[in-house]
Amino acid sequence: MTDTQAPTLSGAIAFIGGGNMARSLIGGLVARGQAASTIRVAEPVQALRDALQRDFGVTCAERADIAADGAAVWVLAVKPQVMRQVCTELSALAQAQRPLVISIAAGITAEQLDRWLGGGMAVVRAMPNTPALLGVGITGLYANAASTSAQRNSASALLEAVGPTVWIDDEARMDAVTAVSGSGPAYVFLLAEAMQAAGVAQGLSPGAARALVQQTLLGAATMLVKSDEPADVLRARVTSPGGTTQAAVETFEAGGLRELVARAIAAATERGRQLSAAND
Ligand SMILES: NC(=O)C1=CN([C@@H]2O[C@H](COP(=O)(O)OP(=O)(O)OC[C@H]3O[C@@H](n4cnc5c(N)ncnc54)[C@H](O)[C@@H]3O)[C@@H](O)[C@H]2O)C=CC1
Ligand SMILES: O=C(O)[C@@H]1CCC=N1
Repeated sequence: MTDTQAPTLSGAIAFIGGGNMARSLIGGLVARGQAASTIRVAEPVQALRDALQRDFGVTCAERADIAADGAAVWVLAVKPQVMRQVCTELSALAQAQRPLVISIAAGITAEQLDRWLGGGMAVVRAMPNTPALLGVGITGLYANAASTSAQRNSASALLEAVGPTVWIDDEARMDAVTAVSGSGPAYVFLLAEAMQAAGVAQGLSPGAARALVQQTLLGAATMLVKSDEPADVLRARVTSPGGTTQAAVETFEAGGLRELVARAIAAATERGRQLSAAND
């Protein structure tokens, strides 16, 4: 895994929306050397503003235009359902100041963001994930044609503070990125829940089941990252012929695990497309 590093951004960064994902990004940025004094957040919920201010020392405002005014980079971190309204309210400021606009919203396209902001904007779509908080996120990036290479580098620098980035050439594939890595941590947490419950059902204490599952997922993920071998080879090394792993893997295969995962990721990809159409 590549080490994350302090971003090399000049000018202020304004987060519009201070919810779960903004918090993960801000926490990751501050932990990796981005000065808190360069980060502003617009968030209507007072309790969230107070927590961001207390935990990271960033400056918070209730209104989007106050946080955005004068910032070189705007990170739009609101739900897709309110993105149009938020952009429309910021469009006069966007036209006057021409910031780099980075949206982390699922589904919403660069064309929609540009149109709602009044046109001619440099827009980068970013799809991070919540492990960003610990510097072990991954982000898919797509830049529209109006973005300069310096702006693309700024977007990379910002997101690389919280993990590696992958540039995506075809914007249509951003919904697949969202389905695989944006939502992906939730699939692993679901697996953890199921493994813990199954361990308890087999007689383990909840504490022992939790410890065993946590370290097993960490160990397996570390092997996936550090080893040159693909996942199927690593799996084969655990699977003694006629042994316990084979009994479990055959049960997964007979139950259609691969097909179920494919259907789940297809559903998430399709939901991204729907979020774009439904909120235009
Ligand atoms: N949670 C995740 O794992 C990921 C989320 N995303 C995207 O990030 C975006 C935010 O998602 P979450 O953080 O999960 O949602 P969230 O609901 O935790 O955060 C959104 C925040 O926006 C605030 N907000 C609403 N209207 C606003 C306005 N007019 N101005 C400023 N702030 C406003 C809300 O009060 C809320 O705190 C979504 O578009 C989502 O698709 C992307 C990658 C991963
Ligand atoms: O569930 C969602 O819509 C957002 C996007 C990726 C992760 N959370």
